Amino acid sequence: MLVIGIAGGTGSGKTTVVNQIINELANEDVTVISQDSYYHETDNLSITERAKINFDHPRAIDFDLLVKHIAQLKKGKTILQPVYSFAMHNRTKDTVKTHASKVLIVEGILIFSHKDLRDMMDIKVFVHADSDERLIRRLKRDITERARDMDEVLQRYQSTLKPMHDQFIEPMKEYADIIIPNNKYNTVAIDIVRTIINERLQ
Ligand SMILES: Nc1ncnc2c1ncn2[C@@H]1O[C@H](COP(=O)(O)OP(=O)(O)O)[C@@H](O)[C@H]1O
Ligand SMILES: Nc1ccn([C@@H]2O[C@H](COP(=O)(O)O)[C@@H](O)[C@H]2O)c(=O)n1
Repeated sequence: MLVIGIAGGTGSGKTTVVNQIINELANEDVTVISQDSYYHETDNLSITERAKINFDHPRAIDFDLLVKHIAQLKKGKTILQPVYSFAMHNRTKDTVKTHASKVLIVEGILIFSHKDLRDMMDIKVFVHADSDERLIRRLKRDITERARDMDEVLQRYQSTLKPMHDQFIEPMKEYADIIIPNNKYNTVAIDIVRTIINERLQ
């Protein structure tokens, strides 16, 4: 199994890049895991308390479960990937049966900050977009898709998101094999990553 990590700040375009990469791969050849599915369970907290969590700090992520699931997939086993609700700030009761395949793509803002996880990756890709561009995308996306309003996004951006990005995400570029500039759609970079994957699969 070829394990590809795709990191980058919120709104940099990680999910979009993943979709562009997998578009031309056969469905049965690729498995995708999102770090967002592995936010810790917060059943014991009220919705108001959950909304105060710093979701951009590594401690918000259940890395033990994420590492365990990737290890199981690497052994050819099937896992039950949690399903996360951004509206509830919590995992749902659902899971998605996720099978092993030739290529495993793991995407998320903090995946390069965890050494054991980093060491499981064969190729590390960092998607870069400038912070103003990312904030604009985040505002639009969170209001339309994640049940947020402008005040919530801007407040979170100033209080936790930006400082955590500068501390835990931007420095992780150091570990990247490839950095994709993604202020604009970058078809050339996607073609290069696809070529590398196809070469490794032969
Ligand atoms: N290169 C790009 N140019 C313009 N908009 C983009 C680009 N890449 C992604 N987007 C848009 O920005 C938003 C965030 O992208 P997404 O892929 O969800 O980012 P991430 O997964 O890194 O948070 C989405 O609405 C997406 O359509
Ligand atoms: N309940 C939550 C959990 C996470 N977030 C934000 O999601 C961002 C990471 O996801 P991307 O798809 O944008 O990479 C991260 O910046 C968290 O602030 C949230 O808003 N609510």
